[in-house]
Amino acid sequence: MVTIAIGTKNPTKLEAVKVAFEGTVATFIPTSVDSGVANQPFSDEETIQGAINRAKAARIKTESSVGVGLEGGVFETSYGLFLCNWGALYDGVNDPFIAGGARILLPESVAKKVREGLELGEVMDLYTKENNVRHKEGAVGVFTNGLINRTEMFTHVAKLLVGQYQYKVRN
Ligand SMILES: O=P(O)(O)OP(=O)(O)OP(=O)(O)OC[C@H]1O[C@@H](n2cnc3c(O)ncnc32)[C@H](O)[C@@H]1O
Ligand SMILES: [Mg+2]
Repeated sequence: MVTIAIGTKNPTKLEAVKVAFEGTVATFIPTSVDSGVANQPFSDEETIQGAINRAKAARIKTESSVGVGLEGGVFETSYGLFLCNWGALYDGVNDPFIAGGARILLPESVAKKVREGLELGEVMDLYTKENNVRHKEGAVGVFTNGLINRTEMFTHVAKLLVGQYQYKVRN
């Protein structure tokens, strides 16, 4: 039986990975792991590292065939602070497969609080006066008027990972 470990308990990430592996007979094992980077990564590089660390840690911890890690972060530009999203898939044989997702500019009022040290997820709860936006539509969902929610965004990343993995295995 193929087992696929997912290094999170965040429902948006779990759903994304399950959709991406559609057609594969597998057992999915959600597991909380340390990302090995800051709770709020501040660059693409750091966010990628977090995704890879999660994929590797989840795979080892659950003795699974494959580990998947998805990580949200932000990065600074001359236009302002962007959110970014990265994913990694590790099969213990090949180098980790890596894929990036949506990136949008954050409103300056939100960016300011993140720069001051709050996690984007915390700022989003303050901003929307809701609880746990990170487990629902996410910042990306709020600021795209619901057109692209966090699950859909991570589904795209997960499909990019699974597709690269399948291509490698078949070629
Ligand atoms: O339980 P885990 O898997 O850690 O899920 P998380 O929601 O904390 O997500 P990440 O650690 O991958 O994301 C790092 C931070 O960025 C926030 N973040 C990134 N993208 C977001 C989005 O679209 N909506 C809400 N928060 C987001 C997130 O809440 C964290 O504060
Ligand atoms: Mg987190």
